[in-house]
Amino acid sequence: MSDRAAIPVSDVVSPEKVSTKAKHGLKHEAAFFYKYLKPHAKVFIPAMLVLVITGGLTFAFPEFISRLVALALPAEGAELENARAQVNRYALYIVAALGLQAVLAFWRILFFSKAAERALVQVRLDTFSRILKLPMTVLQARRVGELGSRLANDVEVIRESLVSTIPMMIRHSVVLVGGIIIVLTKSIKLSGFMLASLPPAILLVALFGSRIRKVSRRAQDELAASQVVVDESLQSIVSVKAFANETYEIGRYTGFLTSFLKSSLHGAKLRGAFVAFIILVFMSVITLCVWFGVRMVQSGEINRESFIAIALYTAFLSASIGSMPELVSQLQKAGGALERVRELLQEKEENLIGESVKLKGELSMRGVWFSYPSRPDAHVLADFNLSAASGQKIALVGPSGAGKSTVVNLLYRFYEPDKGEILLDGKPSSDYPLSSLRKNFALVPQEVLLFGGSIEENIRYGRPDASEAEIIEAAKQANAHLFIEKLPEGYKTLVGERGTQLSGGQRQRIAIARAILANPAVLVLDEATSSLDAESERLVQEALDKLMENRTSIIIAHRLSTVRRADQILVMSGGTVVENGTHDELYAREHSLYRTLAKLQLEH
Ligand SMILES: Nc1ncnc2c1ncn2[C@@H]1O[C@H](COP(=O)(O)OP(=O)(O)OP(=O)(O)O)[C@@H](O)[C@H]1O
Repeated sequence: MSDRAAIPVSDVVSPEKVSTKAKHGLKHEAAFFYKYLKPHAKVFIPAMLVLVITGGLTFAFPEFISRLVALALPAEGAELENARAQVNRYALYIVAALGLQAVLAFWRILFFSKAAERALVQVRLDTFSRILKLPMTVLQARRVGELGSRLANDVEVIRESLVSTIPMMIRHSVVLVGGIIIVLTKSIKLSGFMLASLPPAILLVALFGSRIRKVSRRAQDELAASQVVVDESLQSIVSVKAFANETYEIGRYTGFLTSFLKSSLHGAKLRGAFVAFIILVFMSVITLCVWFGVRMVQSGEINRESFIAIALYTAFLSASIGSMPELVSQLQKAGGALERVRELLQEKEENLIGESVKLKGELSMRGVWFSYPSRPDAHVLADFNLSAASGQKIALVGPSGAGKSTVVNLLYRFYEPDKGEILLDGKPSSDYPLSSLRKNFALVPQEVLLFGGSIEENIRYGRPDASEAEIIEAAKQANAHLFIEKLPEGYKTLVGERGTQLSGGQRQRIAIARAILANPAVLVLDEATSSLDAESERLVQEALDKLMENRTSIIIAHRLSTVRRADQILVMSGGTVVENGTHDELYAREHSLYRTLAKLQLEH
């Protein structure tokens, strides 16, 4: 078992099998936004008000321009004088309205962003903490890249809709509703003619929209799947290169991208048809309205000023209508993203709350049967038994796939057994709160992956409230102090992906220091299969000996030296214990599997 074994990226089942589909629909989406925006009502409500006002102010333009333009028509004498004064007045009105609109637009954007960005930070936080708290079964069923994509892509799409699409939509809706009312007051006949052409078009918009929503969701899913290939190959870049499998990985990526492209282009075709339809229908409506209006002016049914106003309003209204489809399709895209995020947020998380307990480290597993949820008919453990008194060293040995790591997975309660009992200090392990149970365990994995950060932070991971002196003490006991001190920046040296690269033995000693700091009742040690050089091996072994003192240790053992010193050796095969005893006892048995395994090791 390694660090990675906690969240394997391969070997998965389809997410549909475990996902609790979030109910979708406007009501649920509104409830989601309400929940996250409510704490920011103080900025969000003013932002909405300002938005409606700026929407309304848009009308100042067609209103005053139409009056201004009408003043260009021939006039004489006092009428001309009056017209001159009015020209200045209307021009000033327009400038004032535009000025006000500019100021308000600034505040609107600021307020909206404040509310939306803050709400979205909360959504990101909730999503991330939900992902971390998901039970292992769910985490395994979903690929890591897919979960990451929810956080990266889906939340971003929601953000975009909240800070830009929704405000634009509200603004255009205000323009539409207000514009229609004003136009109706100017001439029922002319505007009625125009409005009669709108509702059928709107119906088609809705029909088109729901189809686009489906296709865009499929494209997003395929993009997330392709991201998994990128994540997996980068995580295992050494293997990819070592096997010269670059072309193979590129091929896999190409496969996913091709299907993404197909869906995406299918979506683009639909969107294109959608936009083409909008252009054709609405442009024709405008032309028809102008034609109809001019004829009305010619027959004296309305005056020129009203006609100019209606024409300008019509231009504004059609601009709003024209931008609606794009906004609707963006919103639908956001709807898909929102659905996926909500689906994740509804997933049941592990209950980590509970009082902390300090265990003595007595372990017992009785008649345990287990199969992984992804392969329910393959028994990985079959009538497995283990019994360790507090402070004992138990070595698990056996061929690969025998079920050694699975035993550890069950002790940690990453999974629940199908049958049988697991007792800790004589009580069923399910009686303990998960987090306090796990705090009583510390894991030194085979392949230690350090977190990006300093060495000090990496050791502190064992116990976040440890003091600097305690960290140094733990490092000393883990035989790590000397090499850390020699590094140019000592404990502050950055490690992990972007930091200094440490050797396998050094990383192991850091993991040991981490475990020493955690001071657990039970130590789980997955010995490295790759051998270290003699000096490094000695340092690691010494550190481990100190760590194992006075605590129960479960060791997935590969080295004979460790096995020899174990109080009990459980030889596993096919998910059960086939031999049990000390080294001497088992080695003495002529045909024991242990003897064969031990001999094999000695020969190397
Ligand atoms: N998450 C999983 N889902 C389904 N099957 C799994 C999972 N993890 C392990 N298995 C299967 O369970 C069996 C036991 O695996 P386990 O990792 O416990 O063996 P192991 O003895 O630790 O092997 P190794 O020494 O190679 O690490 C194997 O057949 C493996 O394929």
